[in-house]
Amino acid sequence: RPPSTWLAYIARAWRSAASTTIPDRSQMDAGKRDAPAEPPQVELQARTKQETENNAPSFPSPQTTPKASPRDAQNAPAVPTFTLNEHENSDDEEDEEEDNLPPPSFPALNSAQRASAPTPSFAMPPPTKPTLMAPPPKPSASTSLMPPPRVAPSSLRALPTSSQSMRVPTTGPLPNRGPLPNRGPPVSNGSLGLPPSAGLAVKTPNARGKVLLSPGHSPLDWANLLRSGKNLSGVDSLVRVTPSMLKEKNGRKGKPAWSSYQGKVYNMTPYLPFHPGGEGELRRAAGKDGTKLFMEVHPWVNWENMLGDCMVGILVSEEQAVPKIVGATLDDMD
Ligand code: HEM
Repeated sequence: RPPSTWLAYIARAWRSAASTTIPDRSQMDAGKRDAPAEPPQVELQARTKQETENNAPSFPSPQTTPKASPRDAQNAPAVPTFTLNEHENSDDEEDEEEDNLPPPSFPALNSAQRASAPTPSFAMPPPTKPTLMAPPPKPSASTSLMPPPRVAPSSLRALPTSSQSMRVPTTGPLPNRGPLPNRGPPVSNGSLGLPPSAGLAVKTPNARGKVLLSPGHSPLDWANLLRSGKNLSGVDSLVRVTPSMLKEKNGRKGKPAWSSYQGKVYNMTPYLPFHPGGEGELRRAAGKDGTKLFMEVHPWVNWENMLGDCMVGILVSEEQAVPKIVGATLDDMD
């Protein structure tokens, strides 16, 4: 119904509801089927009649409110009835029936489109069921849900800290140094027959492979000793050193440790406890030419600056040997 008719419809419904008893749905449905339209009982009339018989005062007042008077139901004109199921008898019932109908075919079954078109795909018989492969076997719960293996805390290795990971590894030879030739365990002073009073401390490589220098033997301490002006060579003046002389000064049995580097002979004895590579390494060159060993390990080290005051003389052949070079200077030797 159009909305404009709703108001009149509602007013009519209220009027009817006030004067009629609204049967419930089951009664209405039963009435629809079994009996034709029958005027409903007027409850208001029945109540008023009862009140009259009981001589009870009517409410509202009979003077102000029109009171329905009992009538003979047979002779009474047909009263239009109103039921809430009114629509179900007409439009709504049809709508409900329409709703229950199957959806219309599209295109319509008798349409030209359906007639001219080839057999639509939806009209094709359903495809045969393809042969389905068997699903892959499910992994058993014991393998798929197995928790990650636990690692014993004892076998866990500590992650390297950032400072460690940035540091150049020191446990092995440096990349440009190559393998150290014939390196054995550090040699102690005792093995050389030197007394502890010789001032040569035993050096043991620490965890990082660095030699622990005894206190007071740092590179700075050595630099201070060089500046002190002390006689570190053990000779009064530079000497011509023959190979036999060099071989004799091998640092054993209280003898000084001399080494030659590129023709110059140095007294290594005072430098032994200051050598960063350890005393034992330095002793390997004692009594001979150490140039090869030196250049294999640290060719960047400037030994002339480090051992300047430890210079004994120059290496000469046996024929050129002179007991002592009197008044010679380094310039003369060069
Ligand atoms: C003139 C004699 C020598 C001097 C003045 C000298 C000086 C030095 C210096 C300054 C270092 C520290 C280098 C650095 O940390 O970069 C060093 C380390 C070392 N030197 Fe010597 N050295 C001499 C002879 C020798 C000889 C003859 C050997 C071996 C036979 C040797 C073996 C070593 C070793 C193994 C190290 C340790 C390298 C390292 O820490 O990785 N040095 N030496």
